[in-house]
Amino acid sequence: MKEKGILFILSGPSGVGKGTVRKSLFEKDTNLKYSISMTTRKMREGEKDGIDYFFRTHEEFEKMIDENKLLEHANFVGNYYGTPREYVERTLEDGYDVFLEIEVQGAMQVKENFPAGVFIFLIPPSLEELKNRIMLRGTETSDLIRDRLNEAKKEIEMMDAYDYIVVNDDVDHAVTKVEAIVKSEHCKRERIAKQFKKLLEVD
Ligand SMILES: Nc1ncnc2c1ncn2[C@@H]1O[C@H](COP(=O)(O)OP(=O)(O)OP(=O)(O)O)[C@@H](O)[C@H]1O
Ligand SMILES: Nc1nc2c(ncn2[C@@H]2O[C@H](COP(=O)(O)O)[C@@H](O)[C@H]2O)c(=O)[nH]1
Repeated sequence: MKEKGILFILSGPSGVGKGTVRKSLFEKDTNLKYSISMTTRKMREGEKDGIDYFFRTHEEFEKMIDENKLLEHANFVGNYYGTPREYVERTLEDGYDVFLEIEVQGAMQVKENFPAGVFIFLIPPSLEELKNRIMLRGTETSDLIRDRLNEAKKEIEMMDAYDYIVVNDDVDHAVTKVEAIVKSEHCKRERIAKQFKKLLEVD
């Protein structure tokens, strides 16, 4: 029987560096598969449909919700974001690990359906540094930055619901820690699988 892949979920407040850490992690040979999310927010300069996100209209997104085609979805500061279900389920079944980069409401929905997922929360060294990062990124208006920072405080309160908390003080340090989590979870699952096979042999 083929072993299923592991679902990794990376969350954290907007601007903490999830995308930066994930992209750097994917440059290493981790064998992880990234699940591209769907969103109704406007495309930022330099973003591409089908690479950064699947950019959709509100109507298209709501149709996906109605048809149960999303594993989770959330309204984050005025826009929908969601994970297409089919890609994640098929890829895990094929034995590959899948990596989601999503906000907290969505992560909590995933936790209900995939309790065996590995939930990682990325935190900034301080709220001041988080504000600096969002501002320096320069992709949001000051109103949206304020809304995202307000959301950040609520999100950080949820960090105890995660399996691992990683501080993104320095990108390389954070990537090394997330990579170590991925490797360690693999060793854990392999050990459990071996013990399970042994048990079956005895019976
Ligand atoms: N360790 C770090 N030190 C300094 N700057 C960082 C660090 N990590 C990321 N950044 C910068 O912070 C900004 C936000 O990073 P990024 O876009 O990756 O965050 P995010 O958590 O994915 O945001 P969002 O949730 O809004 O998509 C970027 O300009 C990025 O270059
Ligand atoms: N619940 C979900 N949240 C998602 C998904 N894809 C991205 N996100 C998160 O939304 C915010 C805002 O993203 P931005 O690209 O507009 O800055 C951020 O926290 C993302 O991680 C998803 O599929 N589901």
